[in-house]
Amino acid sequence: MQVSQEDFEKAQEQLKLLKKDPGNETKLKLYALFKQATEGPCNSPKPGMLDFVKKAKWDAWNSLGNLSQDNAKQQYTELVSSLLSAESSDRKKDASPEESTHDGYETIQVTTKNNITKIMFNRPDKKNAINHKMYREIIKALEEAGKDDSTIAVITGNGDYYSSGNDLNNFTNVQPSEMEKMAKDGAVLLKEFVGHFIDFPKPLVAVVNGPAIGICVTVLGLCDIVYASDRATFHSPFSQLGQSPEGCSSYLFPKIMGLAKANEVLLFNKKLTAAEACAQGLVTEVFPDRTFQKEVWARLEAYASLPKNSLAVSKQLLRSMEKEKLHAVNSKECEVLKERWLSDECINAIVSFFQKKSKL
Ligand SMILES: CCCCC/C=C/CC(=O)SCCNC(=O)CCNC(=O)[C@H](O)C(C)(C)COP(=O)(O)OP(=O)(O)OC[C@H]1O[C@@H](n2cnc3c(N)ncnc32)[C@H](O)[C@@H]1OP(=O)(O)O
Repeated sequence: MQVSQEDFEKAQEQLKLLKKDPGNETKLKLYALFKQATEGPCNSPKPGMLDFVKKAKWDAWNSLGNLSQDNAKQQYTELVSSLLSAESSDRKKDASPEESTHDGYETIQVTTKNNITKIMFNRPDKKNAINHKMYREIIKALEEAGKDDSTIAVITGNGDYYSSGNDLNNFTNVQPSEMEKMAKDGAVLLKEFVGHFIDFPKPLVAVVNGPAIGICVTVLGLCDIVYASDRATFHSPFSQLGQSPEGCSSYLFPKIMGLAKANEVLLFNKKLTAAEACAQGLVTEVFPDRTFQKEVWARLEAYASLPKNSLAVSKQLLRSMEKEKLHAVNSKECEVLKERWLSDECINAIVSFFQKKSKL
């Protein structure tokens, strides 16, 4: 399709809008096409060897030979249009924020992009079991995410599991004389960990990508939204492990699910499917695994573009009604657990896990 004189003139005006220098080669090409379009083939005498600029321009024009003026106009117009669209897509790329990775973590990966700080459990070969280092890193990441510029924070898992809960190695290699100290230190760490979920100052979303066990199920009650893949399951096998509920679940699960349903989950180890957990109010929405990541992240990016301060004050208002109670529940649960960890029931359950007798 031939370009009109009007299009050709418009292209000359548009060329002036280019922000970036397109480079000498392109400038020579534009010059040559413009001369060919407006004057026809190059008939002027060749400049001297030492007149570099004039000679380069002459060479470029002359190289077009007998290209018709209409074709030259067309190529000129197309070249200008391609330069403008390349510049505009570069500008869009620059405008879309890059993901920034937070340094200093080993067991989790923390990144920020599009106003969302993502805290990802990152021990996929251990089903994202939470060891002592990981508890501390999650605490640090929550502290940082609470203060950074992000609008919301997200917790998720890398690999096929969301998390298999407490790393049972946390209870191994302890000399009998050190057992009490291990239990006391464990209770202090757990209380601090859960406390950071209670106090988190902005919306906290759990993106449950696969099965979830133990502590990472119970703290879901402290998250503001829980999105789950239909592959996810929710299991808190406390009595099976000789332990007792934590993460404020002894208070929040009955509130969320009703006592009858919470009892099955917390006393009798009932494993919930994602659909059941959603029906019982623990999960906000379930997505097909095939489209889970795409659908959830699109949704979260839209949420994260809402006014940040409004979201934070609203979250804090909702939480403030229960905060004191939640901290009291957390303290009580940790006290009870401290005793449980010293019980034969608990020790035997852990020993049998490592003897591969009691895979859940
Ligand atoms: C500070 C202390 C605070 C304490 C707070 C208390 C919290 C309570 C809880 O969280 S209770 C829940 C504890 N979790 C469990 O009991 C789960 C135990 N794990 C399993 O039952 C299974 O591993 C499984 C069902 C998660 C997965 O089974 P699968 O057969 O698919 O895979 P493997 O068993 O071969 O697992 C792969 C490797 O990962 C190791 N691993 C998985 N989970 C844990 C875990 N929770 N603790 C320690 N190690 C775990 C497993 O041992 C394999 O390791 P290997 O490859 O080295 O053999």
